Amino acid sequence: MSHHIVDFNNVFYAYPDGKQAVNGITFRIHHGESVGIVGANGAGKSTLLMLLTGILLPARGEIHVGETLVTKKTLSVIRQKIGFSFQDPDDQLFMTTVYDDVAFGPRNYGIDEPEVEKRVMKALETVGIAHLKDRAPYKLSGGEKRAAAIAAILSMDPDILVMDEPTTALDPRARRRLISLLKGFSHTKIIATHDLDMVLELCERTIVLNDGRVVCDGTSSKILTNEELLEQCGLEKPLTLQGCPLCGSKK
Ligand SMILES: Nc1ncnc2c1ncn2[C@@H]1O[C@H](COP(=O)(O)OP(=O)(O)OP(=O)(O)O)[C@@H](O)[C@H]1O
Repeated sequence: MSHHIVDFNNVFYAYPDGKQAVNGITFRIHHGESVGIVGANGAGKSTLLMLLTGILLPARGEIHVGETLVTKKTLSVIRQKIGFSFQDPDDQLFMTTVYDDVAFGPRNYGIDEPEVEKRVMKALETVGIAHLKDRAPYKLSGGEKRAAAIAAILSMDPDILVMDEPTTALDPRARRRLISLLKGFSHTKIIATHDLDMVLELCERTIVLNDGRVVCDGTSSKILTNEELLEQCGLEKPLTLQGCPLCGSKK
């Protein structure tokens, strides 16, 4: 396995209407790292994740996942290496039962049914929703849908977990459960989010985007306490680092 598991080299992307969403992005993510991608609305986070997973292809520059260059021809290889969880789990769950959604990926890769069943049950147990296997995904709560979407990724046994806003629409308990779950995974994790408290807790490294460019890339605890930088990028310090309005204490 490559030591540099994800490599963006001077990547540019413009949408068909001409909007330049990614403007020369370069970074390397190493095996086992947990990286938060942050930035204000429209900074380019989702576009970057779609480029990484081959949903979009760069106009210029190169993206490697392990040794593999991301191109139209290598998409099936890339998708075996990367598990991508969309911002809205409804975009990912489309079968009639949770079981079938989690089985979809492995079945699609021609894995035999006994092995599919093993993988599905292991993935459902990992995220704590084995009891929901026969339920229709659209009848699940937001937190349960998020868990099912993550199980659907885990059943593919990916090297890298890529997540777009995983804590959106989760109540505090479901958010806490998800963070604990993700903390327990040894996968390389790349998470685009506005939840800077989660980044502080889960990701040792943060990449800050602004206007399709990397403005800062470094240790989360340093970046997320740099008020000047955060303000320049339309962000605020994580809530856990802001003073308590009742007692006035600061961490
Ligand atoms: N399909 C599209 N066509 C044209 N422009 C787009 C399209 N999708 C996104 N954009 C634009 O590209 C830029 C980057 O968008 P992107 O969704 O990557 O930002 P983001 O950082 O994920 O934002 P958010 O935090 O709001 O989800 C924005 O200016 C956005 O308006």
